Amino acid sequence: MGYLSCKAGSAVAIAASTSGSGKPESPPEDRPRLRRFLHGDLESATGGFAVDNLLGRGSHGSVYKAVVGSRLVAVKRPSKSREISHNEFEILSRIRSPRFVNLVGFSADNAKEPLLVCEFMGNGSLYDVIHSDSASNFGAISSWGKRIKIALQIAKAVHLLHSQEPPIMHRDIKSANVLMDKNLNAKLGDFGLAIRCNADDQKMKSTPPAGTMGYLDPDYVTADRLSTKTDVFSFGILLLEIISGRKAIDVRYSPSFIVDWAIPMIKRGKIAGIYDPRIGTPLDVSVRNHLGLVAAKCVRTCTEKRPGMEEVVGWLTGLTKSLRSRRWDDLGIGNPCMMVETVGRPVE
Ligand SMILES: Nc1ncnc2c1ncn2[C@@H]1O[C@H](COP(=O)(O)OP(=O)(O)OP(=O)(O)O)[C@@H](O)[C@H]1O
Repeated sequence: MGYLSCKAGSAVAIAASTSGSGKPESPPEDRPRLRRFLHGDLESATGGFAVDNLLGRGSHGSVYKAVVGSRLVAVKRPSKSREISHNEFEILSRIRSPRFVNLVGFSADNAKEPLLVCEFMGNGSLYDVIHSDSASNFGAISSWGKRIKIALQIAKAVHLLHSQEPPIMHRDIKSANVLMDKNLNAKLGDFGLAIRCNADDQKMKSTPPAGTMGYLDPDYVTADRLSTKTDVFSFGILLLEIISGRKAIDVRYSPSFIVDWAIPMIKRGKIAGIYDPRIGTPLDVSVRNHLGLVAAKCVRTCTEKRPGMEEVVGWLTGLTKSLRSRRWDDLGIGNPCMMVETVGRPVE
């Protein structure tokens, strides 16, 4: 992952910077006002990085719970001394959204390792919610309305990244990188692999492919194949996971890869087979027939045929409305393919 030493003072400058054109990259009200912390204050707030306050470990380091002022936050401490996720800082210091695990601040004391301070997400990752045996958070995904709401929240987060100029590719969309807040709203986190660039940028050409097995677009084999459609594929895998309740790769199933398992069922007109048996097939016929198709479109082999995230947001919004009104007319899907491409017909 791209980590960089964070020099004292650089953060404030980055937070106030503009794009090459001199235009602000996001409206002033969306720009984070980052707080600069003293390392010692964060160390105290985490009880000296106490195990009791450990929220989890990732490949970059450890994450601790802390209270600063009266606010609960998560403090990210890199495992390699004095290195910080440059990408995460670069992206989150310029843009904030209710759909992201936003940056609250940072510490960059010269003598200590830099720390990132993020919003605290009280209900763990979506991966845990879907796959943990404990019933504690299952309520978050106990109905199709809740599952579509979560899928829509993530789709909006990805769409927001893709609609920046230049676009931001997250490159690591997966259920473990979606965190749930205290109200069980889903927020996209871990921007450690994210890249902000256009297709012909040198930055893209010099960044080797990366991501997580099971979610990684098979078309993204060389640096120049990266596009927003790379994220669309990973989102499609995540959507299949939300729909089915099974993992992206799971040897208890045959086939073990979720795409090879779900897509043939959809093509054979057996779409009901992909829905999570823990809550049963959606009763609403439009949801039953189309939710799986949205995922199938996202994981198409042909990159160009995959939808953009704006379309995906539109379709999931339509399905939410359909659930509310229980009428197909309210879907408003607006894509003729969706109307023609019914269950049992090829999705490629
Ligand atoms: N803002 C947060 N609030 C609450 N818990 C968090 C927060 N950020 C991370 N965590 C917890 O810490 C764990 C590690 O997070 P981190 O982002 O470092 O790594 P990861 O995404 O799990 O792994 P990797 O970086 O290797 O992809 C997460 O799985 C989650 O349980």
